[in-house]
Amino acid sequence: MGVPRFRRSKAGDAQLSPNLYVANCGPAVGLSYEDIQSAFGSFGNLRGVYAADESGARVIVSYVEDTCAEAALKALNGRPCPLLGGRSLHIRYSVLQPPTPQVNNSIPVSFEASELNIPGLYLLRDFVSAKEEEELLAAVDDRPWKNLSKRRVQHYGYEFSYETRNVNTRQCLGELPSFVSNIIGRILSFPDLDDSASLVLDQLTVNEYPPGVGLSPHIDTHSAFEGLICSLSLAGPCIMEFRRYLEGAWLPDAASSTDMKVENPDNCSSVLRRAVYLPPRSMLLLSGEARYAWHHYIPHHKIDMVNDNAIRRGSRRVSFTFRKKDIEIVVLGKLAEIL
Ligand SMILES: O=C(O)CCC(=O)C(=O)O
Ligand SMILES: [Fe+2]
Repeated sequence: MGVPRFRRSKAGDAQLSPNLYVANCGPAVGLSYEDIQSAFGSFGNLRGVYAADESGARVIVSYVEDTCAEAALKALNGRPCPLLGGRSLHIRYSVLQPPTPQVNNSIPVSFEASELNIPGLYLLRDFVSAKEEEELLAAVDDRPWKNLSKRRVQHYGYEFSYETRNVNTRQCLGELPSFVSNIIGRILSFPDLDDSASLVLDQLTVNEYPPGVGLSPHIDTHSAFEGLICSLSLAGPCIMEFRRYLEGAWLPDAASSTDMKVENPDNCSSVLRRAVYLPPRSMLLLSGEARYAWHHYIPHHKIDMVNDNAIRRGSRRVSFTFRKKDIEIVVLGKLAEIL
C-alpha cells in the first residue's frame, strides 16, 4: 500500500474534524515532523502527523479533539507561523482519516501438519506426481464447470447443494470417475486411518479458486458427510487456517452446525488458530478432532505471508475433495423416491 492520499475539504464537505490538511508544510520545505508536531501540539493532544501525499510539502495533523483542530486552524491558517520559521501555512479540514494502525492478524504458518497439534490432521506432500497432476487437471478441464459467484465447481458421485449445504440424494451422479481411482486407492492405504478397509469415498467436489479467492470458515456438514475428508491441492498453493472455539466440548454428534460462518472471529478471544501451507500435489486428511472440532478456512488472499516470505497464489488452485456421504441420507433419499 502506498502513502494514503488525503485531500483538503471543499465547499460542501462537512466541516469540523480532528484532522487538518496542512499545505506548504513538511520536510520538502525544510520543516521536520518533530517541528510540525511541536508547533501544532501547542493547541492540544495530537494523534500524529502524517504525510498527506508523496510531495513532502503537505501533511495531515491529527488531533484527538475537533476543538483543538479548530483552534489551530484559526490561529495558523494563512499567517506566517513563528514556530515554523515564519512560513505561511494553508490549512483546511482533512476529508479522509489518517490510517489506523493495522492489526497484524497473521499467525505463523507451518509446513508440517504435525506441528499444528491438531489430532487427526495429516498433510501428505507429493501425494501425486507432476504428471498425474497434469492428467487430473486435464480430465476436469475436459468436463463442464459450474460457476459459483467466485469460484467454479464440479461434483461427482452426488451433487452438493450450496443452498441447503447438503448433498442432493435425488441427484446421484453415479460412480466416481475412473481418473481418481488411483488417488482413492492411495488414500485408503494410508496407515494412520481407523478402519480404512470399510471406508468408501463416494462424493467428490472439485473446486477451482482464482487468485484472491478463498473459503469461509466452516466445518463440513456433519449430517451430509461421514468421517474422513481428504483434499488434494493441485496447480497452485494456498494456506489453510484452522480455528477452534473453546466454549463447549467436542461432541461430533451434537455439533451439527454446518458451514458455520464466523463473522468476526478475530474479536473472539477464546479461539485457537493454526495455519498450514498446502503445496500443490499435497493431500490433506481431516479426521477425528481435525474434522469435527476445528473450522477450516482459506484466507481470501492473492499473496500468502508464509512467515517472512510472500508466496503468490498461482493463476488458479484446484482442489479435489473426497468425502463419504452419510448413509442415513441415502436411506432417506431412497424413501423419498419410493413415497
Ligand atoms: O479447497 C480445499 O482444499 C478445501 C475445500 C473444502 O473445505 C470444502 O469443499 O469443504
Ligand atoms: Fe471443507
